Amino acid sequence: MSLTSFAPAKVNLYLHVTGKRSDGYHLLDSLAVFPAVGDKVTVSEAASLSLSLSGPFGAALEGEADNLLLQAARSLAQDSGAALALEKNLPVASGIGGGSADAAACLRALCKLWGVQGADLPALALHLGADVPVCLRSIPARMQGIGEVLAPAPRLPEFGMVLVNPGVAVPTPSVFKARRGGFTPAPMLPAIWPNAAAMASALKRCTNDLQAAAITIQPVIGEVLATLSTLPGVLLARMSGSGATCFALFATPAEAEAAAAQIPQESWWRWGGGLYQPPQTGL
Ligand SMILES: C[C@@](CO)(OP(=O)(O)O)[C@H](O)COP(=O)(O)OP(=O)(O)OC[C@H]1O[C@@H](n2ccc(N)nc2=O)[C@H](O)[C@@H]1O
Ligand SMILES: Nc1ncnc2c1ncn2[C@@H]1O[C@H](COP(=O)(O)OP(=O)(O)O)[C@@H](O)[C@H]1O
Repeated sequence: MSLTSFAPAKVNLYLHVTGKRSDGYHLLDSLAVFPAVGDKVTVSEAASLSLSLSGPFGAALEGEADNLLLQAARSLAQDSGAALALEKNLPVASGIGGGSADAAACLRALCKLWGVQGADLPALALHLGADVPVCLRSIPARMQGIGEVLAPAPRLPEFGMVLVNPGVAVPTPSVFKARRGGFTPAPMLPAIWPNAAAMASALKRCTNDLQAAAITIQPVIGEVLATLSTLPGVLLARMSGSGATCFALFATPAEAEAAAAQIPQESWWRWGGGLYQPPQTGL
């Protein structure tokens, strides 16, 4: 038997650093959404654990000593076998949680393949990375703590999103280290945003507190943001997570798709569309 689970990218519509824990981890407040672009994780019955890589960014993970997929499989069942296959469509170390999404998709698929019941998936997920718990369900959510405190997002209107990555990897720890300034309080969010313009104007009052630090490490992020800001119909342009991927919001997925095609820089990875709708199957 083989099962495939989609691992959508995670985009932080805002990201406030609200404090710091005694172990050095930063406390965050963020609204995470999941666009309909991502990796694909396929798990098949096998006697031992193995991983194969494909897709445009598969080669970037060839040298990875312990891929998050293997870590996820071992955390679920130490000695069970499975052939894992990862189609890597998302740029690596890019602030859109590709590795976290892969780990979460792997947990979902292996639970079904192995018939695992009663596992504490949120705890296993958090152990794999601060972003993995929110990726388990891959639906819009507010993240607090370091990512383990999840609450429903406001009801979101229809909107579109463009993602652009300039092809530079930005390691998350370096960005947190380079960050200057104090802490930003968590914003008050409404229960519902009636339309994309209202959502964007509320999000403009929020920030990504890692953006300035990421730009000092990779100044090209500033160029990406400037390019996104000039696209016709753009409502908001901002960096996601610890970068370098940036996003722009539009009134509809079709507008975003058309805007993505207009990005002049051919060497940048780009995508435009709407949000991901998880399947009823739980995969
Ligand atoms: C910044 C965020 C926002 O969603 O996204 P990405 O940029 O990774 O997509 C996440 O919090 C990233 O979570 P995750 O990618 O799981 O981070 P980890 O690998 O667990 O952490 C890498 C390192 O970053 C620092 N770190 C990470 C998260 C956090 N809340 N505080 C931190 O100080 C720590 O030094 C940690 O050792
Ligand atoms: N399946 C995976 N996909 C991406 N990165 C992985 C994976 N497994 C391990 N990693 C490691 O995790 C690091 C962070 O990757 P990623 O999740 O893409 O970053 P981000 O959360 O910033 O988007 C990578 O630099 C890589 O070393």
